[in-house]
Amino acid sequence: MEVMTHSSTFLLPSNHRSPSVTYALVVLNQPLLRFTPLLWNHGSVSLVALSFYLSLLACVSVTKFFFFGLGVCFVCRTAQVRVCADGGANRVFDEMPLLFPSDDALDVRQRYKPDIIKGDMDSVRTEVLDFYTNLGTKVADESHDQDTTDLHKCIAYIRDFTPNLDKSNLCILVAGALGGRFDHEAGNLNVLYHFSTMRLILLSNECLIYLLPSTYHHEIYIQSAVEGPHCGLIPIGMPSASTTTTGLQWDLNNTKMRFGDLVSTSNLVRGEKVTVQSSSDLLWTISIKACNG
Ligand SMILES: Nc1ncnc2c1ncn2[C@@H]1O[C@H](COP(=O)(O)OP(=O)(O)OP(=O)(O)O)[C@@H](O)[C@H]1O
Ligand SMILES: Cc1ncc(C[n+]2csc(CCO)c2C)c(N)n1
Repeated sequence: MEVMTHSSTFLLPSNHRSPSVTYALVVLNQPLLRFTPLLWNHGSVSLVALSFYLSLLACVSVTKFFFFGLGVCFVCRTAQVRVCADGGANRVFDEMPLLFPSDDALDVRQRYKPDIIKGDMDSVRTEVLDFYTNLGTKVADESHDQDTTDLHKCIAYIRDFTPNLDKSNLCILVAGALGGRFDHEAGNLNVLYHFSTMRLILLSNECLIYLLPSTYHHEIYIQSAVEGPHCGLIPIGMPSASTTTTGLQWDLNNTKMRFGDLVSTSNLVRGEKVTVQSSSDLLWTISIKACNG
């Protein structure tokens, strides 16, 4: 069976991130995560650093370096997308300046401009829509669809309408998916299952969650500077007849899990690598350390 590897390098400073992964960010209508700027800027800083490094190697002039740097930034910006789900745009507008108290609020808002605001538009304020549309943000009003959530609409948009985005190794980070209303949380988890062939990661300030499809063996490389040790493996949707793990304090060995019987919560990662294989899809969750941001 094929191996799928996982690593939360998006929580690390830019120079430690994996260059092979393309990230997209969806901001939901929840208090902004303390590390939202880190997620938002994913890729651009490291590529600028790369351009600097390459420029040094090539001994090019300062002017050439400047244009090369711009070129790399441009490539990187088109390779990424930041989407606000409806009222998520209010959060970026209202709360991003609070994360930069010494900066001018207008300046911060211009720096952190969503590419698109999408949803049924019953939460985003008109002044916020006007502000961002004037800066060039696209708006997609899908108020006719009252059967799928705004998060669902945003993921479908990233999948179907971002031709410039490299989808070969795309990972979609969903900020603010947990810790709020339970119906919303359940809807957000359901999106993981609906788009189960895509890599989606639900994030709160305290933890992250993603799906481990049963069709792969999973290798999870723990970034212990920023995540763990608390973790869980949860069989939502259907029981798992057999799960086997390595690298956990309470490993499973061909173990059955189901709600009403055993589910693996309050487990601990022991080292740098966890492996999981299971007969059913499982949710993997791990705590995020308080030092990020
Ligand atoms: N309290 C919450 N907990 C978790 N996710 C949330 C919460 N509130 C909003 N979200 C997420 O943010 C998205 C956009 O939120 P928004 O409030 O704009 O949606 P909505 O469709 O107007 O919600 P509703 O009408 O059910 O209150 C939702 O689709 C959901 O994924
Ligand atoms: C069985 C069923 N339950 C709830 C809704 C309501 N609903 C689900 S997603 C959504 C959009 C939220 O932005 C709304 C209103 C429905 N349509 N069908």
